[in-house]
Amino acid sequence: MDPSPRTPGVDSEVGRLREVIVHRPDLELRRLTPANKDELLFDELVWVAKAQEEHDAFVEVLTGEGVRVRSLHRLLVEVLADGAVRDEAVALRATVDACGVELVERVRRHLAELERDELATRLVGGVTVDEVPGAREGFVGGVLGGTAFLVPPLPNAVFTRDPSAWVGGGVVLSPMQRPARQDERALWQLVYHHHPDFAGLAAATWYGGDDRPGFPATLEGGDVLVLSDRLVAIGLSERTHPVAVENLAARLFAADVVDEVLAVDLPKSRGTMHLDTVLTVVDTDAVVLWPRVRELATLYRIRPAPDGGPMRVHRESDLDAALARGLGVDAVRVITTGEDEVAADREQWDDGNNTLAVRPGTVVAYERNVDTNRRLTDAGIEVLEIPGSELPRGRGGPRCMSCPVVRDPVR
Ligand SMILES: NC(=[NH2+])NCCC[C@H](N)C(=O)O
Repeated sequence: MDPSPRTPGVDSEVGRLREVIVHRPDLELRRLTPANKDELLFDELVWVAKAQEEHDAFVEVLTGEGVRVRSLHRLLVEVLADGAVRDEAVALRATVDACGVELVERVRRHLAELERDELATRLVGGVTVDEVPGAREGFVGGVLGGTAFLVPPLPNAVFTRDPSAWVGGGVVLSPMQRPARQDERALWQLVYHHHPDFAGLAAATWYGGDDRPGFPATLEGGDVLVLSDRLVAIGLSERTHPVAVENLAARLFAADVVDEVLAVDLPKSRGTMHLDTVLTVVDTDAVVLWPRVRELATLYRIRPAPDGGPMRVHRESDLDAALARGLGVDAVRVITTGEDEVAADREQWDDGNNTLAVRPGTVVAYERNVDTNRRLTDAGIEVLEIPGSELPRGRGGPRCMSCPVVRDPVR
């Protein structure tokens, strides 16, 4: 028996990281083509073997720090040992809407016959017409052609932060805004509902625990920053809607998880698609920030009403002050991206702000963001650099590629 049973939970961005879930990119990235990459949310095609090497280097850094790194693929393989879970998994990825009435059963049978490891690969990597024997002969397969997807791939699965974000002892499962990512949540649900390591989590699923698509109240984990055990910041981005923030805040207040939600209204653009593309916490009192956020963002402080009436909402203008309050410090140290406006914009685009803290004052960052990393180092932050030539082509850095499940408390 494990002598020290772990308690899943995340109540800061920087407490010593004990356990994290990642996904090593695989078949799903081999599906990208010039024709489909935009819809699949990649800016370029990816050299997959290189991306895997880079991801392996990321995992090695985390393991070297003593973090238990778990793979989404392995967790899926484990839950697929149960025949009923296999059926559920197959049915949720091979749907009548994606395959058509004539093919759906054939696609399901094809998946059901695969061994578990291959099935897990296909659940994320998808299935084409030509991969299902005989599928080309029917109407749908004939019209769409051999390379069309009967099960769409999920190339953004590498960004494990977005479908699943922990707040306190529970989780936010994201009804995601982009069609290309909407099936990711269901795979996480399979793991969280059926894996013994996550038993009891259903009661602490703060958002997205059902299978409603959520529109327009979508919310993505990259927008959720746990500043302290009593305050969570949430981006209002191109992906996260104010209704979602209000509904999540109500749930977090009702369950007494936090006392405040700080909503950060961001420009709605790809470059700032989530709050963690412009801001991450690097120490108990320090953040790395794309400086333009200070002028561009509008802040809303949301708190429960003392008498259980409507929530209290106040606008505020000073981001640094709000962050200091969030982190529970008198003043926040702000390290900005890049040396000047151009460098800041370039390195923000390449995820210079998207760091992952493994403990207070030590972060994982892409080596390409030379200026930002130097500024972090000058400020006394230890930067563990990882290669990032291929991985950033989907616009995501170390924080996006990680779903922390256990962090030590910071104080
Ligand atoms: N937490 C993040 N910033 N995630 C970045 C996700 C990038 C991904 N290609 C998308 O568009 O959804």
